Amino acid sequence: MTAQLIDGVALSRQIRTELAQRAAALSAAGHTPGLAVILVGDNPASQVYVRNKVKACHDTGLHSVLEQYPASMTEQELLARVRALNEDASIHGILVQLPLPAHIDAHKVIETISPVKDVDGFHVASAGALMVGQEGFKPCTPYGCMKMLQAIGCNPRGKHAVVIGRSNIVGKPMAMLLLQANATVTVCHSGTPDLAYHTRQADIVVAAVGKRNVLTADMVKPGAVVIDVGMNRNDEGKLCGDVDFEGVREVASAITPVPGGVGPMTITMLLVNTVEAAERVAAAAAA
Ligand SMILES: Nc1nc2c(c(=O)[nH]1)N[C@@H](CN(C=O)c1ccc(C(=O)N[C@@H](CCC(=O)O)C(=O)O)cc1)CN2
Repeated sequence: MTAQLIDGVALSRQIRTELAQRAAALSAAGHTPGLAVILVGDNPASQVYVRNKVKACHDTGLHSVLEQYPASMTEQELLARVRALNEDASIHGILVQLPLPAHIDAHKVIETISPVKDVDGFHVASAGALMVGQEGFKPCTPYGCMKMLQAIGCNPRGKHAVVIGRSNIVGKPMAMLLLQANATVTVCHSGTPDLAYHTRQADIVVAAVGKRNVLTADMVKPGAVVIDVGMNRNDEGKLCGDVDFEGVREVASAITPVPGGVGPMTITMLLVNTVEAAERVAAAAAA
């Protein structure tokens, strides 16, 4: 069996086309969705990601501002910028690109973003809302993974899902979203003694570790759906995920590629959250 490819670029295109109509309707009503993107420092990968986010906004009819600061920016200066953007009515979503330079406390910065503008879904209020099933913004990467499952008709209800990785921005919220969708969820991590024991029982595997070949063909149940969140470089410097793609695609029923899988969906779900934030403001103004 060769797995179906879950194409994040094609799915993104489809979602962004629908989103452009919602953005146009908001603009016509005087509420053009606005995203502020803050980048501190000169991490080359982060520079690519923020540029892609701004371009995606432009292509979808969202207003965006990119604020770039040197790595020497102080925490106080960054907090002041976030507070100013919290008060800016033209901005519905605020995103601080991670990672931040080591002298800045990322938690403090994220907690300073107003929860109503937290389109990354990283604020504790967003995390708490997700935990108890209340309205809030879902973190973009796990949200994109759920959309990919939906796109191939994979309903997690009654399935066993294994999430590899327990980060606050992917692993934990991914587990929560799968749980909400009525999957039986196992979260594995660096302290899990026998990872393969768990993954071999899984109908859905989400790999979010940041390490190549964490999941190989012998660790996958035939017919499982495999979502690869990893973003690594192989020995030739080529982008690859956490999954041994060539091996696992022969066992799985569906698999996401890297590049072209979860990455583009992360940016798409950021746009979805930003439009959603603007719709909430427009609805409140109309009430
Ligand atoms: N504030 C945030 N910081 C970070 C996030 C985030 O969601 N919010 N996630 C990651 C980086 N990231 C988004 O910011 C991101 C990573 C990768 C991609 C992507 O489209 N990747 C492409 C390949 C790109 C390349 O060629 O290098 C792909 O997979 O096809 C999008 C977004 C950490 N920081």
